[in-house]
Amino acid sequence: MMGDNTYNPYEHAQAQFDRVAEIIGLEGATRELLRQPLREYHFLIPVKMDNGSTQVFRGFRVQHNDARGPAKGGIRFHPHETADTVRALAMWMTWKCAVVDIPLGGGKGGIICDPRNLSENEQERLCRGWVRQVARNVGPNLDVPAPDVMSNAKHMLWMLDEYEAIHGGRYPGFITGKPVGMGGSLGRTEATGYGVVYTLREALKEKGINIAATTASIQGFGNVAQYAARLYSELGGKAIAVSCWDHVERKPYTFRKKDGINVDELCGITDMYGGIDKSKAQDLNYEVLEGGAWLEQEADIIIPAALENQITIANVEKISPQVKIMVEGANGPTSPDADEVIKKRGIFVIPDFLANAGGVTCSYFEQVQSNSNYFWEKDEVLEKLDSKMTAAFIAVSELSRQSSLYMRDAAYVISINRVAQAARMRGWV
Ligand SMILES: NC(=O)C1=CN([C@@H]2O[C@H](COP(=O)(O)OP(=O)(O)OC[C@H]3O[C@@H](n4cnc5c(N)ncnc54)[C@H](OP(=O)(O)O)[C@@H]3O)[C@@H](O)[C@H]2O)C=CC1
Ligand SMILES: O=C(O)CCC(=O)C(=O)O
Repeated sequence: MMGDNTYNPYEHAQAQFDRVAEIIGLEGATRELLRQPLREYHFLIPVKMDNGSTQVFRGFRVQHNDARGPAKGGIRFHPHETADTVRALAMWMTWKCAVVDIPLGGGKGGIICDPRNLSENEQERLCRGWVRQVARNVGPNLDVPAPDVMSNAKHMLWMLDEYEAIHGGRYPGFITGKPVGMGGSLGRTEATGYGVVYTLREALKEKGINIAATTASIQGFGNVAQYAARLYSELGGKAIAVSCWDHVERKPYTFRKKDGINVDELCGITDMYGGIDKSKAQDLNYEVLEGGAWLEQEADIIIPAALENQITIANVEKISPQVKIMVEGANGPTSPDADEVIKKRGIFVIPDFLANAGGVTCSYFEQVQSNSNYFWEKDEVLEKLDSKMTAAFIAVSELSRQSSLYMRDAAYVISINRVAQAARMRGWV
């Protein structure tokens, strides 16, 4: 997707896997099984448009691995979605569910579309069309979708309704990220961004750094970035910059306030997809900077929370010498060659599938609540989320220290071993 034209996220995900498969000496068949998806569905979705015409969209669902439980992962709506993006995201979901030790596998879906250009009715027909194409291949015990980039709770409920119409019954465990009151869990909206900050808080604790003495620069201002910025600020940190994509000018902008952004104020001038109004931001005394300025800020922490392949060999050197920690809120934001540079510079990395696992962890809680038809208070959800994320961070960090492994590799070692073990116990390999 974003970044240079030669970037292939699936090759990125496989290169990361291959590196660690080599380190742990993963045997032949297991390695072959885990480095690619078990199943893929590619299909067309014809949608009646409001003007009476029919538009044909392309949709995907990829189930990378379900040895540890039903496949789990979001559905992304994006004009640049590709089969290889979905394959990579599905693979990262497998490692994500394994690192936080929830009984789920990895899957991901997508539709090549730009919901900004679709009416509400067209979006509903598109969501229902996606479900009609895969209704027999997904389900509470097979593969459980959720929201991702540009998809939301309303989309999930339309999808659930279509699934239930096809199967004739109520199956609230089919999908997560539903609206609260309609089977959704309190805390799911906040979960990914909060999870990012729970892991950051633990990293700072280990390093003896007071969060209130730190500054952070964040890429993106969508679901993940907004809640990461919010909790980080509540804990006393100073977020000095966020960024978003300008869809008219087709380029990113950074919004900076050196004495600290105000999340509520910025949310008030942001559209539902995370796009910030530039002139209103200027009226609120934000500096509006060109391009990828978020990456060049003199901050202690950087949090890429937009899309994959955002930190590449072309811009990695622009990271300020002040940066000590990078927490990857997005999936796959750092290209493998840029990652090598970051590793050499000694920046402490909390890798994507660990840092952003809060979303799927809360989705798992939602499934549990939906299946038992008993819903927890928000404090209870967040407390359980914090404890899962903290435990996963500590396990990865301990392994990293004990075995002198880069944090990303340590997280992979834990996840691959867990999934490989499940495949062996099932007698698959
Ligand atoms: N939502 C979730 O629960 C989870 C999401 N993730 C991952 O986190 C990342 C963000 O997801 P989410 O917050 O849900 O998505 P959203 O669609 O809510 O937000 C994405 C944000 O990124 C911005 N953006 C896109 N491209 C660029 C760019 N080149 N430079 C700067 N900003 C950019 C968008 O701006 P604009 O709106 O103007 O386009 C928007 O602010 C993705 O990688 C996703 O897969 C991971 C785990 C769970
Ligand atoms: O909540 C979920 O099930 C999945 C979220 C997701 O797509 C992700 O973590 O990338």
